[in-house]
Amino acid sequence: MTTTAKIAWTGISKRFGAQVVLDGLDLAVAPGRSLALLGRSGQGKSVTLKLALGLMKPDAGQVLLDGVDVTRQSEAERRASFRGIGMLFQGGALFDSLPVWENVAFRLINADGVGRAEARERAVEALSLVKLAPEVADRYPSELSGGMQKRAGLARAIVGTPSLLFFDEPTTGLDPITAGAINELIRDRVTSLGCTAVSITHDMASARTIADELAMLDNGRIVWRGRADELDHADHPLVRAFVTGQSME
Ligand SMILES: Nc1ncnc2c1ncn2[C@@H]1O[C@H](COP(=O)(O)OP(=O)(O)OP(=O)(O)O)[C@@H](O)[C@H]1O
Repeated sequence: MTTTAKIAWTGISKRFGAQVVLDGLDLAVAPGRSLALLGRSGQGKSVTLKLALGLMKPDAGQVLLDGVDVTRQSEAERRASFRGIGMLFQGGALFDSLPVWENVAFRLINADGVGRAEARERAVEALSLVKLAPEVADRYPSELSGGMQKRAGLARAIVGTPSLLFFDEPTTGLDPITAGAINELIRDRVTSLGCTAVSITHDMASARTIADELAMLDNGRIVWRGRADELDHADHPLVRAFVTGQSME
């Protein structure tokens, strides 16, 4: 018996004008697995996540969430499908006009109908998971350092106990200690809560910690996929370049 993938991109093509970004992308992640999506800058990693979130439409292909094609859903169906997804955007993407706790609790209040008092409590709890003190809850994003904003964005991603998590560069800009804590937290969500995770990262140490599997996106397709323990023996030149940090030339 084959298990339905939690999330699968099948035959996805996406271009912007004359620029072909994704060219028949096939990628599937089984429930409860954590995959790191690697690739050189500008290869379409963020676009791949945006397609899965319905923020962009593919030119061809399907994005299957629990086996259901989300690219052809109505707005209302799409909103229901995406209830269980948590996302950390590059740079945090917080609303400047809202205090941190309301940023974290945004979906609880606006989509899930949770009362403000309970939403605040859950936001503070999520903040503590990402090592932000309760006092931070009432500050505004502009009063936080870049690393703190990132952690607040992460708290927002995990607050609704999602079953699928997307992380776009979760540790970029963080000091190694905080990055380590964030990696452990992501790992913990997958291991103890059974979440499925797809993370974009350039940080190979992070990829090894958070991911069961890694996939390399290049020229619009997955050119290598393997387990973290297979990385050091991979013979794909691009994977080798990522592992050694040396250029391919
Ligand atoms: N809305 C858009 N309109 C036009 N071009 C876009 C749009 N979104 C992305 N692109 C282009 O698609 C390509 C892939 O972008 P994407 O952000 O997915 O790359 P990436 O692999 O995530 O890169 P990085 O690692 O630098 O974040 C880039 O050339 C980018 O300019």
